[in-house]
Amino acid sequence: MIDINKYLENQFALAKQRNEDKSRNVNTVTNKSKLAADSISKKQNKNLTNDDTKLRKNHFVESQKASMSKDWSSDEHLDYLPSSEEDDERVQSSLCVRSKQNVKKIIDDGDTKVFKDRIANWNKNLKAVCSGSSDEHIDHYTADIQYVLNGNPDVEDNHELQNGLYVPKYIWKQLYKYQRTGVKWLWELHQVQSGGLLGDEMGLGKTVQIIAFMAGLSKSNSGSWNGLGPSIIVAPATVIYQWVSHFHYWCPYLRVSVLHHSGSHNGNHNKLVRDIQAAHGILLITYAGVVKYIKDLLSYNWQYIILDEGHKIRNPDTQISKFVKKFKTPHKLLITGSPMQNSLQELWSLFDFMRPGLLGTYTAFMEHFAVPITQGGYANATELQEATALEIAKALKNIITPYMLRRTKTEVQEHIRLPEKNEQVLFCALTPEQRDLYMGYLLSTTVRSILDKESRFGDPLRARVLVALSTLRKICNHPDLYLYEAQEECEQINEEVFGHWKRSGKMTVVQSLLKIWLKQGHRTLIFSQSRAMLCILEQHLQSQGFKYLKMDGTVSVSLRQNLIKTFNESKEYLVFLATTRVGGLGVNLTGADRVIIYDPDWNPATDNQAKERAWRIGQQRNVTVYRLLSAGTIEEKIYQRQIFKNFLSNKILIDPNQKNVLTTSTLQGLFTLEEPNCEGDTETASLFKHTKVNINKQANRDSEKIHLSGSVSFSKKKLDAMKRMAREISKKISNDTVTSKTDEDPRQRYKKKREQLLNPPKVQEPEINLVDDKVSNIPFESVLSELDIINMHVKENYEENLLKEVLSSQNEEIETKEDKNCETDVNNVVSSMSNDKIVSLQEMTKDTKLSEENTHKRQHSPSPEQSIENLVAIKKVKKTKQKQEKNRNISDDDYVLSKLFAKSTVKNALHHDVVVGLAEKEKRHQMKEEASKRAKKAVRAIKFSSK
Ligand SMILES: Nc1ncnc2c1ncn2[C@@H]1O[C@H](COP(=O)(O)OP(=O)(O)OP(=O)(O)O)[C@@H](O)[C@H]1O
Repeated sequence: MIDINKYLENQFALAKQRNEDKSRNVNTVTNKSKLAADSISKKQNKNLTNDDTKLRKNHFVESQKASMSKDWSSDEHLDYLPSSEEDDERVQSSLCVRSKQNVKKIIDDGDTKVFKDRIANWNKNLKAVCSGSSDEHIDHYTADIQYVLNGNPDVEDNHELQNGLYVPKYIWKQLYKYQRTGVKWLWELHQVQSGGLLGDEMGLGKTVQIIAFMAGLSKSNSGSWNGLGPSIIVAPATVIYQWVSHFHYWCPYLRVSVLHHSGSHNGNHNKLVRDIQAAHGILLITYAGVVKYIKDLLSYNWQYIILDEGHKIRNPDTQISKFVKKFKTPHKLLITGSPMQNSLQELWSLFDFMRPGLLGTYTAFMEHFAVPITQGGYANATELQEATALEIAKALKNIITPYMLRRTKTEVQEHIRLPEKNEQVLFCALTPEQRDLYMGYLLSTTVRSILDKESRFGDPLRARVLVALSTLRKICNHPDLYLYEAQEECEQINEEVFGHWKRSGKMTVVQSLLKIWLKQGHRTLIFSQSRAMLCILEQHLQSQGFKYLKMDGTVSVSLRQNLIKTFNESKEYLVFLATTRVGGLGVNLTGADRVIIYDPDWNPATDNQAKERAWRIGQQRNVTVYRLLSAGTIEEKIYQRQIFKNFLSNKILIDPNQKNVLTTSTLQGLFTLEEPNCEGDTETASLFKHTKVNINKQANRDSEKIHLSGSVSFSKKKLDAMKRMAREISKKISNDTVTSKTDEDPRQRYKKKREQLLNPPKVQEPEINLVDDKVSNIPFESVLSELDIINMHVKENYEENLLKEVLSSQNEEIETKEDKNCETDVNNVVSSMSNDKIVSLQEMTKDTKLSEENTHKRQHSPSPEQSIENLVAIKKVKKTKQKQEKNRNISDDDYVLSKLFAKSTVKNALHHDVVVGLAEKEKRHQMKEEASKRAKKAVRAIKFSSK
């Protein structure tokens, strides 16, 4: 065991030295942050009643009434998300500088003349190609015209499915095999008069399957509508015109009109609805539109009602959920790539729309399904709870399976052949200013009033928590988002300093990434939750001369589709900036092959949706996704919460056997700033250590050393108490290690140990009470550093013990194999490299180490540009250019990461897919596929041999 006394003394000496250095230049910032915190606290306390009223008005509080499992982390409430409604075309924020974006509109068939002209034009073009005229005159290409041009004369032919669905051959032939299965499934549901949920993963062509099916119906003449009847498709505003252009391409003869103020109809919505009814056409409408026109819509009969991104009705208590359930037709389809996002009640709400009664009443479902399954998912669940959850999850999966079709990209990879995707979570260091502001706010009266049980403010705690969390998130994004709020209205913004990238840890990372990617020829999507943050990023892109396009709630709905088209087609644009809610849903942005998710959403599906914009059918290049998190902050907690929610949805939708991963988190835990442990790992990185990206360890270690030296000095009394505690904990852990060598199930041992080590017995923890004035007088940093040192010792043994026990002494062979697979998966970044690449990496490590030393010598004038440009490793990376695309991508990504680690802007990186357990699943799936292929081959071989 390490000599603890010696260790602590070293730490204290280092801490003291750094504190002295720091105190010279930090005081001004600290005062500033204190002032800001005070000012914001005052404002927030004053506005709290108003905020609360606002919060009560919106559906977050509405949902609270009915939601047993809905928690404070619902994604629908934060005022930090100004663009959460994609229909919202608000006035630009005063912070925004908008560059001109010249884009054209897509025209729908709302205006009868426009529709007739389009049809006439299409007929003319089709005739021209069918008669073999030159294609010079073709001004609009549709799927049928393309089909003829590809040498197929049978454009009028149909593919007949059993019981009379006639899908035009030119569509059928272009569908992937799994898409044909999808069309057949839709037809089966149609025949039994049932609704269904098409839940294929994002980007697998759900839209195309629906259009193919509707085209089929329109060619058939069965049923009460004699083929296709008038139908409604409800979609988020951003994708409304994507539907129009898809319909016009695949099924040009159908009349497709948009009921929205951006549509081409002449303003009389009743006439538009009547026209669509008469033409047996498609009415496209937004969710907000349904609420607005519900009375008129319900006064007609519709054959189909289809909800695109149907998870919008996941909260059964919202007005929109109630309204869409009023349509009388049995043909209700729901399309979504994220069927379950936060909790099981959402699944109930979706089924209540398209298959009412299947999952019983809401109360019965919550009691008998949702609660036991959720309980079994927590790390502190008993064995019985776990087993019960498993059985109930299996039963639920069986009930919903016939009405839900979901294929993942892995499952259909052999058909679509998507390029590789590498997805990582980067833990970015806060800048000193952000750190100060963060801590200042943690000590503010707003946070105190939350943590103080006897606060005079009393209820509503939820509103208070939301406001505080949203403020912390602003600080993580950029100090100015927070400081701006603290300013008095008359104060002028200093535009030169405002939003400067060097003042935000995550923006520093973005700056480095963009510079490198520009050189490597990549194009990037950047998503942020907040429009204000998007403006800061926009200002930054302008100042750096990057060409970009931007899409948020302020961009007119009718322009969005062409904005997307422009980005996909014009390589001159390096960056596409979008709010996660507006640009992250349903659209195709395959022009980019790099994605940055700047800030995490409480809801994992929102972030997943966003990243899938680039990695989908049509993507030709390998895709890299970086999710940025500010290390140790609320953003890490949000990410952990995402993982739990992912786990929950996978348990139902994919694999009921999925293991549980997280403990529940406390309120106090949200309002802390975690320091990295002795290995430089943030909380999440140490929880999911096996998923760490293993690159440039040396550079990483160096940055840890620097970071650890940031601890501070303690009083003699505290020091003694800490030594005592550390000794006791170490003793306890070694005792546990001895006693654990029994016949007990290793998984149980793992669980117990994890619990014990992550949550050491309460009595041994120093009491950290943010509300207690006495404690608050100690610099906040000191308080956290004490905890940190204890954690360091705890986690050191923790990792060792876990690795020893779980990886080497596992009796169950399968488990061991799975763990190994997982390890291999994670480490393949390094191990799959060819020899010269390893050399190149080693050199990179050397170089980055050197560069880091230089940087520290230069101290206050670090020049990231220089440290990147002077590296030999760039040449090495270029050398590997002729190698396979896959290897090049890995090499590119490694190179990028090594730069970020070298500059200490990134503390850790995790493989996201491995964290959520998907990579492991993918591997198993591939193994299964391979095994069944071999089995088939074996059977064929036997048959052949007997002939
Ligand atoms: N069979 C096909 N042939 C050619 N292109 C296709 C085919 N199927 C899908 N695509 C293209 O793939 C892209 C993704 O399709 P689509 O938008 O329908 O996916 P989605 O599953 O609805 O995605 P999301 O869930 O993100 O909305 C589109 O550009 C679409 O044109």
